[in-house]
Amino acid sequence: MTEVWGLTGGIATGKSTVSEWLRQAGIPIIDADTLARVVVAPGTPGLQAITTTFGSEYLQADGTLDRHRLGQLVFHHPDQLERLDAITTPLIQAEIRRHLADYRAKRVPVVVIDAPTLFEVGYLQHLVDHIMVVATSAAHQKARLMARNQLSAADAQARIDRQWPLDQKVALADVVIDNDGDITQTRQQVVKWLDTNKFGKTNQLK
Ligand SMILES: CC(C)(COP(=O)(O)OP(=O)(O)OC[C@H]1O[C@@H](n2cnc3c(N)ncnc32)[C@H](O)[C@@H]1O)[C@@H](O)C(=O)NCCC(=O)NCCS
Ligand SMILES: Nc1ncnc2c1ncn2[C@@H]1O[C@H](COP(=O)(O)OP(=O)(O)OP(=O)(O)O)[C@@H](O)[C@H]1O
Repeated sequence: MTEVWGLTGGIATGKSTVSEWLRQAGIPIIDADTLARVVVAPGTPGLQAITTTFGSEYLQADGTLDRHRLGQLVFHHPDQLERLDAITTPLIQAEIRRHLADYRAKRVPVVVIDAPTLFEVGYLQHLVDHIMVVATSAAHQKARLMARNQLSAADAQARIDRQWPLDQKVALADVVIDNDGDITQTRQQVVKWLDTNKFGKTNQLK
């Protein structure tokens, strides 16, 4: 039987940082942000639907999605984000289910689904057995998001506001990784979790 963990948190709270360690320890990761890009690649029904709904001005000259421009629209306009989610959520869900079925067929013992909107989309809570939330203080979340994505304070806050408050996610978690301190402290918590559950080879972590 495959044990399925959901890995979530808020935007820029450190999910990718944690999932990279889990990957190094040998756990297969299904990454929803990556799949969200796959389903809108050139030539896909996903990109066709986005162009029909939002207009061809959201395409770049090379035919790929202008993610920056679409992000500026949807993260500042909840109604537009709903329209985008209506297109992408079912496509991402189908991909996640397909990958999960593959891992189950191969009898992989543990799989992690890394999904920023695990709680918001609803269906994912029913696909996973346990949930790990990576959390930070609001101040660190905003500062890290601004630095990583080169965003203004207003743009960063708009993105944060499109997700559930982090404390609600923490309240529903089976395991919380506190990523408010330095990266070494976070890594120690992840190693402890891997060792306690006998999930992976912690000597392979960088
Ligand atoms: C709006 C888009 C084009 C902006 O692209 P961009 O490259 O700037 O951001 P990226 O995709 O790397 O997402 C960055 C972060 O934004 C947050 N985020 C993305 N989509 C959403 C959403 N629908 N609702 C809330 N937060 C979101 C997540 O924390 C994510 O990690 C893109 O985020 C998108 O297509 N979103 C819809 C697909 C989706 O729901 N993705 C989340 C996977 S569950
Ligand atoms: N403990 C830490 N101390 C300082 N910086 C950190 C720490 N953890 C993560 N970061 C940095 O914060 C930023 C956000 O981390 P990361 O990309 O892992 O978040 P995420 O939750 O995957 O984000 P998203 O929701 O956008 O996918 C990155 O630039 C990362 O290098």
